[in-house]
Amino acid sequence: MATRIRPVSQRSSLKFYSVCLVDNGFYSLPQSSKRCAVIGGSGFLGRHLVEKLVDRGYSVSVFDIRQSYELPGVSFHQGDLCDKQALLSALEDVSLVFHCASPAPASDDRLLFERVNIKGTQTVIQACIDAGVQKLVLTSSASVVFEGTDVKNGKEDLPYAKRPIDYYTQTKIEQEKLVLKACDQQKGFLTVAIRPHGIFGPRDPQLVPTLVDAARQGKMKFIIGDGTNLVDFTYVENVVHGHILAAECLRADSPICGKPYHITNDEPVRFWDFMSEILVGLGYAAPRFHLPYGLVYGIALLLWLLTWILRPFMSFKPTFTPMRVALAGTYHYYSCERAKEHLGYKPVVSLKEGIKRTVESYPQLRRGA
Ligand SMILES: NC(=O)C1=CN([C@@H]2O[C@H](COP(=O)(O)OP(=O)(O)OC[C@H]3O[C@@H](n4cnc5c(N)ncnc54)[C@H](O)[C@@H]3O)[C@@H](O)[C@H]2O)C=CC1
Ligand SMILES: CC(C)CCC[C@@H](C)[C@H]1CC[C@H]2C3=C(CC[C@]12C)[C@@]1(C)CCC(=O)C[C@@H]1CC3
Repeated sequence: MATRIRPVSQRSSLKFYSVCLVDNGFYSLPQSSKRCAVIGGSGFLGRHLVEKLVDRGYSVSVFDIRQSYELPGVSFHQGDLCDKQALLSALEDVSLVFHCASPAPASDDRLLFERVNIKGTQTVIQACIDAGVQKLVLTSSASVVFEGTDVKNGKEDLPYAKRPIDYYTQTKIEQEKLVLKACDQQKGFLTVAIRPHGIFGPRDPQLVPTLVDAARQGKMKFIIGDGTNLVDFTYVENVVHGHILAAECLRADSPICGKPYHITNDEPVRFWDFMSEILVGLGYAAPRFHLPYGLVYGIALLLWLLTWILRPFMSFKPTFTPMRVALAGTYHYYSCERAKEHLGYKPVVSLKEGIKRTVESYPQLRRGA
């Protein structure tokens, strides 16, 4: 392990310096600050984060509405993050909190998103302050600036979406605003938001399972649009790396306080090339025939309206929602230059390697399995 004084930002007029103990590309903290909590730690990203934190010598409290695994060095606290008393017992002696809980985007349940992502996040902030937590790292989303039209190399200074594409995105915007506004260097409560995009990797319950389900139903024959749109897909370990760097760089004198950071693989890829690689890797055919974007989006919108009207009578979940069609047919890739400059971030797993590990991790989803 080496001690290094590194400029956090050399390009800004003021130079910010932080003293970091650098070990394998990570920053190390004194043992006393190595107690943390992960809210949403039973989820896909949360569990990968917990595993890396344990590897890095942290003792971790997981707070989640469900417990999905057991791990030495990890204590589990089952509860709803809207319940402050339940949170307080998990935050005892904790100085650092990661908040990566959210209802799944596919649930499309406005009231649930508002309750958990907005009111629940207010409760998390208040519980952190009451428990004397010093640092809060939020998992936000790069989608907070996405309105369904092309975003190319989007930077963090893009305005929040005025017309977010769904309730999930709408409440992620409010959530991020709340957490960043709560940052108070004078009072010693420091916050930062990580905005990942298109997280994939082993145990993801969303991307690969949805894709394979669609392929098994014969719905993955078509490419929406001309198929040239570039997007970000980010391997889960890179997202974890970004979170830990942010937590360990977050100090009262650092420029990262109260700011959002894009964390990506820094390798934008054609949406349909990425989908095809996963499908072919699992033994399915790649989509080949093109359909006009406007037509598919229109049909998806009509279907969504229909399911909304019929909701009291029947439940039907279309594969091609307006949100998925927008994501499949537009450019949405983001710059992670600010994270490189301020956090010393660089992806630790390439897209190619990430796809390989992901495909290998789903033997049960292979064609014919
Ligand atoms: N998966 C993706 O591509 C992206 C995810 N994100 C964000 O990353 C975070 C983690 O997402 P994933 O791991 O993919 O989702 P996930 O659904 O696997 O994990 C979310 C966890 O939050 C927990 N949770 C939900 N409501 C709760 C409540 N009321 N109280 C306590 N725990 C609750 C769930 O039980 C689950 O374990 C979320 O904040 C999401 O918005 C951001 C960008 C992309
Ligand atoms: C049926 C196919 C057209 C699409 C199948 C794959 C999709 C399920 C995924 C492709 C892009 C993904 C994505 C997200 C969820 C899964 C996809 C729609 C997010 C919405 C997850 C939450 C976020 O914050 C943004 C993500 C953007 C990309």
